[in-house]
Amino acid sequence: MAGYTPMILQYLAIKEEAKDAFLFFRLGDFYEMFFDDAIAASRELEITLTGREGGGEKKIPMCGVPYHSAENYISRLVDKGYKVAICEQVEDPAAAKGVVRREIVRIITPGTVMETKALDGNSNNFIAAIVRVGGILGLSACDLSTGEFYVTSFPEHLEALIDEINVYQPSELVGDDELLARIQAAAVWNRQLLLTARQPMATDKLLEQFGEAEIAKVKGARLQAVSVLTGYLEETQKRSLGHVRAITSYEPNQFMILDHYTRRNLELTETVRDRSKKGSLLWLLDRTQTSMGARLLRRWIDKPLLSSTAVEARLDAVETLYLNLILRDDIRSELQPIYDLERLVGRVAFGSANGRDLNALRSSLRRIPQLTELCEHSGSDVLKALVDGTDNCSDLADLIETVLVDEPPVTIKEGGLIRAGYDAYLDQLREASTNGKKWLAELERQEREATGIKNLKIGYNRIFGYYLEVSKGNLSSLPEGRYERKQTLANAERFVTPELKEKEKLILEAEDKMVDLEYERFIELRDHLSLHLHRLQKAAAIIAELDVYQSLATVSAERRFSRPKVTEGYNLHIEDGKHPVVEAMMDGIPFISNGTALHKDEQWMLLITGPNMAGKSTYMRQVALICIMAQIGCFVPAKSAEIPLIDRIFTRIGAADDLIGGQSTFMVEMKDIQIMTDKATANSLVIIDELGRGTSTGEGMAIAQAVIEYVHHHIGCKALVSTHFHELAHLEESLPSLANARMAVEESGDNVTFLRKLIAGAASTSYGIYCAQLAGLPESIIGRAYELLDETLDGETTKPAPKIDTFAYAQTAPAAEFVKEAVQPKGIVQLSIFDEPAAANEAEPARKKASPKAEQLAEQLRKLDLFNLTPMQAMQWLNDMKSKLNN
Ligand SMILES: Nc1ncnc2c1ncn2[C@@H]1O[C@H](COP(=O)(O)OP(=O)(O)OP(=O)(O)O)[C@@H](O)[C@H]1O
Repeated sequence: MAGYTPMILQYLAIKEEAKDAFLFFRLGDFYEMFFDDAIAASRELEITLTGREGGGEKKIPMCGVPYHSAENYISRLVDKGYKVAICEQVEDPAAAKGVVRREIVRIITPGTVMETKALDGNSNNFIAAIVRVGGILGLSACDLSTGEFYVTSFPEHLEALIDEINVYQPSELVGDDELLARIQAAAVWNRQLLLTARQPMATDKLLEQFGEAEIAKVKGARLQAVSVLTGYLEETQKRSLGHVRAITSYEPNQFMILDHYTRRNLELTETVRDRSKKGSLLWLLDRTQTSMGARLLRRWIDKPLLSSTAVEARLDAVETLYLNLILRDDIRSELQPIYDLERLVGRVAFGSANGRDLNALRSSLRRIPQLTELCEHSGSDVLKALVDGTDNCSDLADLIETVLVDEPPVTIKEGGLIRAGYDAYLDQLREASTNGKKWLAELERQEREATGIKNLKIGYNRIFGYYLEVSKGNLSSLPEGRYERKQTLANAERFVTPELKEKEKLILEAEDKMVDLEYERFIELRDHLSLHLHRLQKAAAIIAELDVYQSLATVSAERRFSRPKVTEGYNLHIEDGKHPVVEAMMDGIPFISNGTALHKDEQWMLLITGPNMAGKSTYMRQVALICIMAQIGCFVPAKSAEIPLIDRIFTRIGAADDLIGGQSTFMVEMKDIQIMTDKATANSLVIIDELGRGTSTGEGMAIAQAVIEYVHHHIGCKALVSTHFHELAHLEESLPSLANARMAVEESGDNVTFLRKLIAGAASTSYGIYCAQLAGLPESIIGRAYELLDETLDGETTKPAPKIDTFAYAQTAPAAEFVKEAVQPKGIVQLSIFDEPAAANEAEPARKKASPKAEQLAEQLRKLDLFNLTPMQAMQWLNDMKSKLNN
């Protein structure tokens, strides 16, 4: 350290306070970074690395960004998962003795971003904290931009913790370091998650933030979780957080539990394939008009309710709006111009709201009376109760209107904000400044007249203030005496007079005072608003809820969904159900509806067999989605639906990206099944697609049977299981509550048509080779595969390869409807027919009982994932099979 300049020593001392952050060190108009920070930042931000003499032996690495464009650089670093500490000069450099005093004023981290540009309006940005107290885990989560603060706790269980963290999808996690390490090892996060170990903060500070009443509501692990998070917020934000005053404490079992895989598999808020919103349930249901509504809808989808009264209340509100198009449209158009009140409130609290923000707040508040009236006369008790006693904050809107001009500038430090008539002194100053300018114009006229110099003019510059300018050629016309020369230019001279100096003093003082006074008045207004944050937050919450109701009603009405009957019972009954998202994505191609009946006294487990591509996964997902939709209070895609409250949905579908944790697909499947056996109750819904694949046929089938029996005997929950092991169909005989079902297929001549209808009974083939053919595998492979399959089956059945035409037309029953269907892999287009299940041709290729060896090979063929094989791998596989057969 020896030899460094005082400023570098100051830098090093401050850097000690923010070791894990980039330190943006304010030097004049720049934020500079030094040493390792500079090297890393120049790489991350692609800015030039330079060096600076700092008193040491070598030059110190340095790079910097202009302060006026710093926001952009900061948000790029934060986006990449870094923290940025902002260090400002905290005294006037002119008044400073020695090095100007500097302090970190805020640390911006991924979970504490407040800048509007860096935030997605339609989703929350949560930071969460986790702690362990005894055997209890506490979890708290805060969205600093909106002020929401949640906390919960549950017995120690890593999976439960991961599930709960996942509800918030935080961008940052703080807390117990050992717990954080376990979370990191679990590596199941969809997005970057910054981890920081921190301990709880002092209780007195916690009381200062929330007040005694709020803190009294939370105890034990919850209190600790609140404390860790608040401590971290204080450490990074270094200011009072007036909008974070209320803690929402809840029990995890107040909501349906959805684990990480289930959320992903069901594509609730993003698709598995490319993690886009389009194609998810949220995408379908989101017709919200405000950002608050959009975020609330996402939270509802993330947390379906477990109380039939609460669900019914939501459904009542949705029904009213569903049935009343005019009311719905009126509400939609009142909501449409409302700004993001929650985040505006956050900016007011944070002291970062400018004049435009306050006007946005005002114009949004002005909508409340009309919205309230619409709800009051809606005929819905729920909507009436929602707005009952609503505080429309008109005093605050009025005040903003009185104080601020209609179009204030972005900056709050250069005047132009305050409306005329609000402050008498400000008006006087304004007049002085305007009059002064008038006086100058008059003086210019008089001087021109007196001197006869026509181009004499009055100008202004920062160094000399106001002056009279006379061109060189006219200097001789200027009388001696009154004019004091101030500046000589190439072809003109500038002068001042005593009167001009006197007036200048008045004008400049007035302008300075005006700017200061405007700033003062603006801050007063903002401070006044920050005393009423809770009122504004309440109004925002009402608007958000109303927006979600209208969104659900709009989609439900447009897509002709129907109101589900949500019960506390066991039976699930769906008549003509559809997968809402697949249907919406099919762009006009009819979606074939299927019913579901899972009854306590009859069957509550379905074992679904049927060919690849027949629609098994779609069907099973649709049942889960209908339950979720019902429990968030939305109408459902079915003719009618009776939905019992489901406490938890387990899904085991697909394996595309399960490998991130470095585990095999089969291992992941088994772990999921283990959790299911551990956690499922009779009120859960279990969905397993292709149970038991991924290991040898014999073992896979044995495990599948054992799992099915376990669910049947020990859990007793509703379950939909699909399998390629047709041999398991016999379970129907030994398990009274299990029924076989299959996706109907029509074979006609050389063509196979997927009818997409679920019918009773078990399928006997998977049509794997047929699908391979649809995918465009070479004819030689397809022909050979059929040959082998037939040989495997002892050659007793011959199944000629169905011919695939680019356009294949299935035979139609008289009343059948033609439907065009795109077969994805190669874009081959096929026409299918759909009709009543009873009319479906259920005849399937008769196969004789095969020898065990043949059976084994046939199974391996069925399991073969043709879509992921190259032609060479397929040849190799066929070759291996052939040699096995010949041995
Ligand atoms: N009820 C339906 N009506 C119309 N089209 C449907 C229906 N169900 C599924 N489909 C279409 O069929 C495609 C395949 O469906 P799905 O993935 O559910 O089949 P699968 O039987 O699970 O196949 P695999 O066993 O190969 O996974 C879907 O992407 C969808 O386009």
